[in-house]
Amino acid sequence: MTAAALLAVENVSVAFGGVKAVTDISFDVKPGEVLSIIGPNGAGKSSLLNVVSGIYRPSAGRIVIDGVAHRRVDPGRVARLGIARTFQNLALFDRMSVLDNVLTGAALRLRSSFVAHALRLPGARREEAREREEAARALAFLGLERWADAPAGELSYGLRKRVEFARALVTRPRLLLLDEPMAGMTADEKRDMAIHIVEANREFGTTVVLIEHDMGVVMEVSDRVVVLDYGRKIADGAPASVSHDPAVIDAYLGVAH
Ligand SMILES: Nc1ncnc2c1ncn2[C@@H]1O[C@H](COP(=O)(O)OP(=O)(O)OP(=O)(O)O)[C@@H](O)[C@H]1O
Repeated sequence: MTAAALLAVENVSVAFGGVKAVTDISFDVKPGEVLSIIGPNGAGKSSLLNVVSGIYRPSAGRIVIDGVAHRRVDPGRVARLGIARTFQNLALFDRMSVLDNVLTGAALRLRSSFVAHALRLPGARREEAREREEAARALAFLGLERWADAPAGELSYGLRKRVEFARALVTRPRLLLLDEPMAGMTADEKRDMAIHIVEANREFGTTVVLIEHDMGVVMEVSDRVVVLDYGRKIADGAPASVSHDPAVIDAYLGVAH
């Protein structure tokens, strides 16, 4: 990896029994970059993200975060490593309010001990007030203030995806992993989400790794694109060059050139 990389995926393979989901993949993500991972269904995109966030253990290779190599990223420590993620399938608490859902993200950064919180010691109370402020700020950043007290389950699909994004942002991650944040959205909702991703990147300098199927969005928001096909990397470069790459066109259209 280059010295400046925030994240390096080094020769990572992932296998499930006999099925190789990911084979010998390497790429770097530089601080401040928006990098998209694209590829046909089953290409291994989510598996790769699950290795970076510690959900899967790679069968080979390693993940280097800030120059520190991990054979397996400890899933309990990802927040402390400055990594936050959203999931392909919505992972919100439907009956909890939007604000409380976002607070569950803030709780990952708790400094006071669980006991201090349980006893509601002054330090813990101050911290709780600070968290609520930060959660409110994240809601405002994403234009969600007016739904703060609504149960998350009552919101439209597009808004719930945005709440999930707010919950990831409130941890102030240096690296944000977004797994199909726009899946199932209307064109308008997709455009809004794309704007929010770009704004988070610009305003907070958040490095973003994005899995997305919508090529229009990918081409618009990405600094760089990594293309997977059948678990292998077939291209890695600027959006314009990747979109003209014959191997990429073949993978998507299944035709020879
Ligand atoms: N937990 C698992 N157990 C067994 N096989 C898995 C598991 N997760 C993924 N796979 C397999 O690994 C391969 C890659 O799947 P993965 O979900 O990573 O692809 P993807 O590119 O994210 O696909 P999609 O775009 O459809 O989400 C597929 O063949 C899939 O069936």
